[in-house]
Amino acid sequence: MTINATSKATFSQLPQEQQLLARSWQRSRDYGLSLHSRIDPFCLAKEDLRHAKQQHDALLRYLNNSLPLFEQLQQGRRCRLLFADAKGTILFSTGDPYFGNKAQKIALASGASWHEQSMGTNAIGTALTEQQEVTILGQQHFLAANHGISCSASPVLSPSGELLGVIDISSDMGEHSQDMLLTARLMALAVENALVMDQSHAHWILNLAPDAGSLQQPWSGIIALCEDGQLLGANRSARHWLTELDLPDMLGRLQQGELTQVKQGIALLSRQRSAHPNRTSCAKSASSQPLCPRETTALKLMARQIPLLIQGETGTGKDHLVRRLHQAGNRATGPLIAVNCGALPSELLEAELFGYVTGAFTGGTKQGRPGYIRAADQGILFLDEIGELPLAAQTRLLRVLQEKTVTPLGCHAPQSVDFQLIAASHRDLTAMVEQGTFRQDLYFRINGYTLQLPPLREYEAQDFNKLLKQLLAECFPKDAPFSEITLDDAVIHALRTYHWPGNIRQLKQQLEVAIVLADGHHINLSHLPELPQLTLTPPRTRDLKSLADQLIVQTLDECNGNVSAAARQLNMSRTTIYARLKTLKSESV
Ligand SMILES: Nc1ncnc2c1ncn2[C@@H]1O[C@H](COP(=O)(O)OP(=O)(O)OP(=O)(O)O)[C@@H](O)[C@H]1O
Repeated sequence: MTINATSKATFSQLPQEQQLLARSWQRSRDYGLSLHSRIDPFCLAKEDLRHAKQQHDALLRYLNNSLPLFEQLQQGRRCRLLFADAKGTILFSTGDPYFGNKAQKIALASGASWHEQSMGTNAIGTALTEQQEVTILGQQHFLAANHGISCSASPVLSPSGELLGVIDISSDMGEHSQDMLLTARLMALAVENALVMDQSHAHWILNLAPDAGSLQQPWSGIIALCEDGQLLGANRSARHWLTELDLPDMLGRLQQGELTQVKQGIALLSRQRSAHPNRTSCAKSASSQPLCPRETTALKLMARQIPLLIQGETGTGKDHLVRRLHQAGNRATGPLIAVNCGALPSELLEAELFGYVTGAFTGGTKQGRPGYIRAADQGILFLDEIGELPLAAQTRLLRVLQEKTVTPLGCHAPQSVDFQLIAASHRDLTAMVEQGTFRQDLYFRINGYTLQLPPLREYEAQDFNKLLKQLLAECFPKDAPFSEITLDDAVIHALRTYHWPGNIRQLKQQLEVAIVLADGHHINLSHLPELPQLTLTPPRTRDLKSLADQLIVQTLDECNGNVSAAARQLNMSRTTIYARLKTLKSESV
């Protein structure tokens, strides 16, 4: 032990690990311990131990789930894996049963305390006090009785950032290696990530990463949000970014179904509604719906890697369908990378899609990017609004689909990729082919099979009623029994006869409003304040368009040109707004 070095150098000049040890040894002395104090760990009574374990029920479950990591990385080593709570009490202990002498076996069992107060300097107690990762080797322990072991501990933080305890790997002194701290850290990250995703009221789980390739790695960021955008929890990587993120703006983008870069260096690359069984009724009912014939057909085609093209007006459920196909299909364990081609700025589009290597272009990140296409490897690439792709990008995409390889910008080596392609558009792509704005060969490539989603106004009565029932179940507060809600016949008739320009999205929003106004009971026409206008004979398409355009321009003006804010206010996708602005611009020329 080299703590005496304090006499030769001033305390602040010591390397950080030595400073940490010096502080811990000083605390041990202050607790009245000496080198030859007996190991006499305080042990919790059985009932108290049961209670302490209950308090960490979810954490211990997730730790158990990550045991294969420990087994694979530390296979054959004489060591034990421990979890101790914030008081230093061991709540979980597994590993080599023969490791350690008798006293240590008792001390490393569940219920024993490794707080510095009773055990002096040790990885568990010192990591808890210092709130950082610690490795304590043999004689660095304060008590001589612990000199035969070495330990590494990594703190585990709750989704709100408070210290829950530490994961520790203890071994015989000579057996200890640096990768034990790494294993403890990886397990702590796995448990923390699972705890963030387990937030019971989470409606959105966001993955954040500096690039597509780092998505869903244990060290990428995870954030859990309520339906209204309130932050419920974040893992430690995401916590670094929280100050830089504009959560309300991000939520708006999520609700519009966009997938886009949020900030330079922070990409929001994946989003999903929570799939936790206790979460909002919305998530529960959406995933538990049986497959409809259209979905069964699509899954059959996907099993043969046939590319799908989904056509449908805004709000008809293109994005919703893709998410269901991902969940139910044979690539459910792979990523779903959804790219809104209309929302990517044209100057960045190719770099974002195909990736780039270091120095490929001015403004690119130092380390380059793999791009969305490679991020979709082994999963699904969903190219929404594919009609918005410029011709140059169409040519590159065609090559990717033909050769099943992607060549990042600035690189000559093609890299193979394997993904299921699903493209979608609200535009008439055949007309675009005729006009020469969409490549015919690409159209044939992406259109192995077309799924045409009908507008809501064309739904058969039976299908409309089924959807209505489903949406009501999804919108209804999860703690209120669905059977209580009823609808006037006049309401059903009015809903059925309206022409719904915003399709399912608009219907869903109207129902949400009505449920609130009706206090979750009987909905009549007065709970749908928009209905008197809704039930009017639909205006001619041209008039409707100009009315909508006026509204878009006016709202954009009110939002100082902020398209995301206007889209939220109008409950429209940003793509639709951009598309209308483009048309308006060309009409005014
Ligand atoms: N079959 C369905 N069942 C329940 N909800 C649905 C269904 N289809 C769509 N929705 C809901 O309607 C809203 C709009 O759906 P979605 O975003 O998938 O439409 P879209 O066609 O992709 O729209 P856009 O073209 O504007 O992006 C979402 O809130 C979605 O959850």
